[in-house]
Order: sequence, then C-alpha cells, then structure tokens
Amino acid sequence: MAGDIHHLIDHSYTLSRSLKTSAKYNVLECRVCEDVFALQGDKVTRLLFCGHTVCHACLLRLPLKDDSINCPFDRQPTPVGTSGVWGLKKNFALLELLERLQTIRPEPETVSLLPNSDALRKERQLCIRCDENELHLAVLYCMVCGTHLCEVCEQATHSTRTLARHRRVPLSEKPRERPRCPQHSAHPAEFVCLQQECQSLSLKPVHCFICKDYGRHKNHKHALVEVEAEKKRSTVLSAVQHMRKLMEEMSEAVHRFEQVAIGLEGRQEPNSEPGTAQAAHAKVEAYFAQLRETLLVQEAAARNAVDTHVRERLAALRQLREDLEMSLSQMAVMCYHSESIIQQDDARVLTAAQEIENLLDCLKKYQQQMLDFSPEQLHPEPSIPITFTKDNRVHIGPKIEMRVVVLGLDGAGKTSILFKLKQNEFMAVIPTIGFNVESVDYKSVRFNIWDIGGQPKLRPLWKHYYLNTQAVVFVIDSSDKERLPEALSELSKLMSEKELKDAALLILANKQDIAGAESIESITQQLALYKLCCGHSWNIQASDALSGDGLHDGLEWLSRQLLASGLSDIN
Ligand SMILES: Nc1nc2c(ncn2[C@@H]2O[C@H](COP(=O)(O)OP(=O)(O)OP(=O)(O)O)[C@@H](O)[C@H]2O)c(=O)[nH]1
Ligand SMILES: [Mg+2]
Repeated sequence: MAGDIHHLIDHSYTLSRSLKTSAKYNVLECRVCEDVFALQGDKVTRLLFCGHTVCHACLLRLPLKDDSINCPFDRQPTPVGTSGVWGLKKNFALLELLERLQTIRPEPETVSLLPNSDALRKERQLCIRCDENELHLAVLYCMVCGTHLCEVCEQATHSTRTLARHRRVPLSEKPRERPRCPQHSAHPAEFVCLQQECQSLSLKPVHCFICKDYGRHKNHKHALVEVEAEKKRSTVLSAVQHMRKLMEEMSEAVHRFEQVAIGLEGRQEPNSEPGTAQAAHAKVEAYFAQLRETLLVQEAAARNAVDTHVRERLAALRQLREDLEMSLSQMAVMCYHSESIIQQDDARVLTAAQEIENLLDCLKKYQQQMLDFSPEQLHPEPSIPITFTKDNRVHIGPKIEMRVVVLGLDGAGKTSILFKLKQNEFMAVIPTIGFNVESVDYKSVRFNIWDIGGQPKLRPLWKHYYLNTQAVVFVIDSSDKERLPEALSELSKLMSEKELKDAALLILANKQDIAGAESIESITQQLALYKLCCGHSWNIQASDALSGDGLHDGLEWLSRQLLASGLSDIN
C-alpha cells in the first residue's frame, strides 16, 4: 500500500511537471470545460456510472433525461436522484491526488527550462533586459504575455495558478517575429533584395511578394528573408566565436603577463619568495664584489711590479752614479798630481815618465768605461712605460712580447709574410726547411714570430714549437682551392692540440692578389670555421704578402688578444 502511495506521489509529481509544461497531458482538468478540478465548489470532481469524471459545473449543464444524465464522452446514462448532480459521488481518488499535488511545491519553471547555471549564463549572454525590472537580464520569454523575464521576476509574476499555465521558453528559443513589408504593411516581408543600390537602410531591402513581382524590387536579385537572416546570423555567430576564442587567448596572455610580472618582482607579502629581478641583482652584486676583490689583488700585484721596477732602476742608477763618482774623484786626484808634475823643472818632468804612462793608461781606462755605457744608461729617462695585458697583468718596458707560431701548408706564403712584415719586402723565398724566427714590433707589442716549414714531412715537427705559444697564425693559399681540404685537416689537428688550447688563432687567407682567390666568407664556409674553431679566440683575415695588405690588420687583432682593450694606449 505504501509502495502504491509512493508510486502515486511520483506519478503526481510527474503530472505536476507535465501540467506546467504542456496542456496536452493535463489529466487534472475537466475534459469538457478544460478547467482544473478543485477540491470543492463548481469544479469538484463527480464520478459517473460509466467511470468517467466530469466537473460539477459541466454536469449541471447537461440535460436531464428520465432522471438520468448521459456521459458526455460515451453517452452512458447515470441516474441521478432527487438531489440531482449534488447526489453523485465525488472522485475521491482524483481529489486526493489533487490535494497532494497542491502540497507538493511545484518546481519553478526556470529550473525545468534552464536546469543549470551554464544554461542561465547562455541566455543572459543575449543581453536582453527583463521587462519587469530593467536592471535584470531576461532568460525566459512568456509566449502568452509576450514578455521577457529574468528567473526572479518570472517566479514573482508567473506563480499564480492561471499565469503558471502560460507557456514560457528559454529566451534563445523565442520565436522570431516576421517583419512586415514597409510598403504593404498587411503583408509579411518574405524577401530581401540583394541589389547593390537597395542595400542601404533607407531603401529598406526587405519586401513582400507584391514589391518583388510588381513593385520597386521587380526583376531585382532577391533571397528569402529567413535564409538571408540566417546567413548573417551564422556570420555574426562565427565572428563572435572567433572573438571569444581570441578573448580567451588574450586573457590567458594577460594572466601569463601577470604571472611573469609576479615572477620578476616577487610577491609583495612578507616571507614570500624573492622575484627573479632581485635574484639577478644579487648575482650582479656577487659578480662585481668578486671582480672588485680580484681587481684589488691584481692592482696590488701591479703596484708591486712598479715598486720593484722603480727599486731596481734606482739601485742601478745609484750604482752607476757611485761608480762614476769614484772614477771622477780618482781622475781629479790624478789630474791634480799630473798638473803638479808639469809645474816642476824639466829634469823632474823627464824622470816622471812612468807616472805619465800611468796617467795615460787611466785616461784610456776611463774613456773605455764611458764607451761601455749604453746610450740608455748614459741618457736615462725617468718615464716608466706601462702596458696592461688582458688578464690585468702589468708590463713595464717599451714593448710587451708575444710568441707567435706561423703554420700552414707548404707554399702558402708563411715566409713571404714574415719577410714582408720584417723588411717590408716581397722577396723570392725558397721552401723552409726547419724554421725562421724574427721579431716584429707593432705598437707596444714585440711579436716573436716563428715561421715553420710546412712540407708534409716537416709537419710532425710543428708540435715542438707549441710550448708557451700565445698565438698561431695559420696561413692558407686562397688561390689553391684543391688544397683547402688538406689545409682543413691540418687546422683540425691544431684545434685539438692541448698546448694550443689557450692560444689565439689568426687565419690568414693569403694570396688575395691572385685572380679567382677564394674570399674569406667562402673559406669560412668551406672549412666550417665557426664549428671547427668553437671555443677558441679566432679570426680570419684576407691578406696578400705581395702588397702587405691585411698583414697589419692581422697584427692589430693579435695585439688585441694580448692587451687589455681600450687601455693599450695608456702610455
Ligand atoms: N701572388 C702571391 N704570391 C705569394 C704570396 N705569398 C707567397 N707567394 C708566393 O708563394 C710561394 C711560396 O711562398 P713561401 O713564402 O715560400 O711559402 P711557405 O708557406 O713559406 O712555404 P714553406 O716554407 O714550404 O712551408 C712563393 O713563390 C711566393 O712568392 C702572395 O700573397 N701573393
Ligand atoms: Mg717558408
């Protein structure tokens, strides 16, 4: 029995929903007058003998025939006594159901039509104001009242029994009104003119069949209003979809920017992680603190070097001065003694032959002493020429030395380059067996250049010249394209030499004066120099030993590998 009641409640609940949504399934209405049954009064349920139920008011309107009334559905007679229709039994089962339905709170229309917040949001996006309260956005449309309603106003206005029966639809399903023809308002505007000149709004391109067949749009290209409007809608819809996608991307980008900004600046709350900006500042501070410390050490070393230099020079000067002063006093004594001899008589002068000889010997000795002094010793300068190397060491002296080894295939022009640099001459040279060594001064650098023979049988000897080499000059014959692979092979071997790992590498693309010589770009590419020389300090320079072009540029680059940049001319 309890199960039956539950079933009935469930059924009645479903019926209640049906009642709200569609009159078609409304079983709690009198099927004669279509009014909802009531628990009492005119609309109370009365049961006929045939089993049909009709409301009290409708039964009163039926004609009485032989003290009976005929069922309006199957014409079966139901006898009524003296009390007439009032004496007929009420349909209690239906009344009970009705009573229960009234106690069950009906689900609001909005909830059944728009079951979740997504659906509500979708309707609100149409941005149509609620007709009851213009501060609200409508989500439903009442088909009977023709009003746009928000979910709150819909509850407030359509919860009475009569209004609850109004059919409402989600706003997006609101049926579209058919426009009227602006010329013939009695007719719907079914067509839209596609003619260019009718497109402006003032000419009102929508029109009825009369305008199309006989009026101003006769013989114009046209389309159905619905079709054209649908096309426009889908264009707008796709534009809006794209716009929304774009908006999503933009807001993601905005979010990212925000995150990156937080990452840079760090969060403002106390004890939160510092931003990358702060970390970068800390790195800079640490780097320069260390640099300052290193510089202080290097400065102290440089000061020491200067002090040592000054001390040594002063000591040497003092020693020289003392030696000369000693000689001077001895010479003064000797001169005085000699002068006193010549003051004496002839016999005495003649007997002083030995003393005169001693005097002449001393004169020779002191003359020799003066000759033994170098011009720098005799005419010293108080200046202290200082040069700084790249690693902040100080060099005191007119020139800083650099050991350079010149390598390359036989016939590349190594010796020709060396002689051009040394004597500014392009001489006929013979292949080098062994090596040539020369010093070449350029600015404040003295290059001690070792030119090693490049014939294949001599190449295994190259390694004996690597020790303490600060720079390698690798000479390539740019006019001999066929031997470039051989040059590449030798250069590759050099690049893997441990002893040369810190040496600067200058590649001279020589013999540029010869027509058809490979350019430095072409050689760079063919020898894949960027890859090959990666990790080394390297440069490629076009040169020509005949005119000397490019050779000083090469020396300039080499000197910059040794000297501190920007301070090489400090002297
Ligand atoms: N046209 C031209 N000829 C050059 C140039 N440099 C060198 N030569 C010539 O190339 C030939 C070889 O020059 P060398 O200086 O002996 O070559 P190398 O590299 O010292 O050769 P090895 O000592 O055998 O390793 C000589 O005939 C030079 O005159 C240049 O820049 N232009
Ligand atoms: Mg040579």
